[in-house]
Amino acid sequence: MSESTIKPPASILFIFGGSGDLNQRKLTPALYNLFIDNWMPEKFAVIGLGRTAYSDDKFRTHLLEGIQEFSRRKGEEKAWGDFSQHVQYLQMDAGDPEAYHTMTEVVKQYEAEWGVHATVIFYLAVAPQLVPDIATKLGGLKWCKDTQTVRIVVEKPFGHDLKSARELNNLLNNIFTEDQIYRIDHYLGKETVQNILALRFANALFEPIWNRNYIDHIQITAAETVGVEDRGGYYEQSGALRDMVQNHILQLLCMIAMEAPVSFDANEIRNKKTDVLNAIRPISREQVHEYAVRGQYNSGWMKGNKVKAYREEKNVDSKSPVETFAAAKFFIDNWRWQGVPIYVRTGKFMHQKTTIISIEFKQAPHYAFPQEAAETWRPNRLTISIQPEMDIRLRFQAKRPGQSMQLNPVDMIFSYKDAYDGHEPEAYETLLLDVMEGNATQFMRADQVEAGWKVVMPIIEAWEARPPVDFPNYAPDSWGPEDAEALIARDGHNWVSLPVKS
Ligand SMILES: NC(=O)C1=CN([C@@H]2O[C@H](COP(=O)(O)OP(=O)(O)OC[C@H]3O[C@@H](n4cnc5c(N)ncnc54)[C@H](OP(=O)(O)O)[C@@H]3O)[C@@H](O)[C@H]2O)C=CC1
Ligand SMILES: O=C1O[C@H](COP(=O)(O)O)[C@@H](O)[C@H](O)[C@H]1O
Repeated sequence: MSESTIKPPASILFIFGGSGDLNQRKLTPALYNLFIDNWMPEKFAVIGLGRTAYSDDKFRTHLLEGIQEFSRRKGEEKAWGDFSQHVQYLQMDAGDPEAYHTMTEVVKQYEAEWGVHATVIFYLAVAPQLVPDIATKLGGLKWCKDTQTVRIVVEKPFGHDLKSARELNNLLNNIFTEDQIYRIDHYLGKETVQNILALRFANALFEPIWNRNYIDHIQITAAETVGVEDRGGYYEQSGALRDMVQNHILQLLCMIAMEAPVSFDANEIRNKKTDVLNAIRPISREQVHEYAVRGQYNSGWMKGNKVKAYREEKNVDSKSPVETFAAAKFFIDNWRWQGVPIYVRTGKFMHQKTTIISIEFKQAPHYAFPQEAAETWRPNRLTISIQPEMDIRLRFQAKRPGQSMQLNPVDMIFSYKDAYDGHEPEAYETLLLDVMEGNATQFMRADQVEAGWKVVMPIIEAWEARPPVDFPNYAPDSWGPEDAEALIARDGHNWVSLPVKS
């Protein structure tokens, strides 16, 4: 086991949806890896909740199967044996008010055994429609008012639109204080995403040029090579804009565009991010076709495998208007970013799995080199690869070795793989540790969520008012519909994907 320094206080984690996919795939593997890395509290208990009839042993076996399949470290006998001693299962229907009193008893028992007052975390890994009822019932427990030690974690999707997000925020804020509520956006837990703050604000180099005077445009791509898999039922209510843009992509945009924080206080960081969202220029419904493009995948071939069209997927309507691809152009109306276009795109069944942010700089003001030297001239570009490659590369012009002045673009690369040992924690590890430590910096505040919805609502409303006539409009293993190329080509640019072609 590697050594951590300061561990979180004694914690009891109740996982609603303990028998579900998210817990098996992400949450338990994250807690297990934190345990191996010695980050878990000295005293902790994980209690999975669900209606399924599991004994503690059967539940642990179910979780171990998840570890073997999904965890970055597999279940070694000793480590898993030690960890699983802390895990138990409580069969309960979340709709049954009596069941909540059992949780009170469980907390009392652990606190008596440990001799300390524990932090209690309720992780709501359940379908969104269960969240209001569970939160309300938790609110009925007197001890949940302890704002210092009781926390609630809410998974995405956070609302279906601005109105429902507001309603959910109001409901939660009537029961818990904002400090007790942890709204998860797992992108914020990714190492490479957190490193954006380090890159920008721990270095003096970038800040002077990080503005409209030097930056020509910005691109954010979050492309996936999977389709909707077995999540058709969820995705039919969502689509790419709600699933990826409203949350993950806008959060990446905030990290790139925010002003320098004065401190790493959670509210300071979140204030700065919310300022960005509030400054994004509203797109009028009439203009949506100029600023946004939607797509839906057809049947075809994906890396040699035959795949179905979205409309043929399980639980998907055969005439579904839901987009599996979305691209948009945004502007931020403030002094730093006025006039700098920000292009974003995301899609399922794309040619390449890649999440990258590319910042393209303006041309040098005067070009003194001979004409023939300029043939392969490219603007400076900083590319931040979030995943699966994890690197940051800066493109600049270099003189090609030889007797003539020939320039060509080269990349200066910082690679996580080369610089570190390649054992980065998963996003959920970082975020669960933050919750236990009471650090909400990388979680979404109510106003951030609502500001994100405000940005995408005009696009959603325009698209819902005018069902697509050309769906399906892109082939699997492509980069989405042609209109997405046109969106950026109209401004004289191309989408960037990795490996970056210099
Ligand atoms: N799976 C993933 O990778 C991701 C999931 N999410 C979000 O996490 C949430 C959960 O998703 P996921 O795990 O995939 O969903 P699942 O359908 O796999 O799990 C749902 C869970 O809810 C429990 N549940 C349902 N009704 C009740 C009830 N009345 N009382 C008690 N428990 C109940 C089920 O337990 P039982 O049937 O035993 O009662 C089950 O454990 C969703 O909001 C999803 O959007 C977010 C990101 C990724
Ligand atoms: O939240 C979601 O994210 C995943 C993509 O996450 P990543 O960490 O693999 O980039 C996406 O597949 C899913 O549709 C969405 O709900």
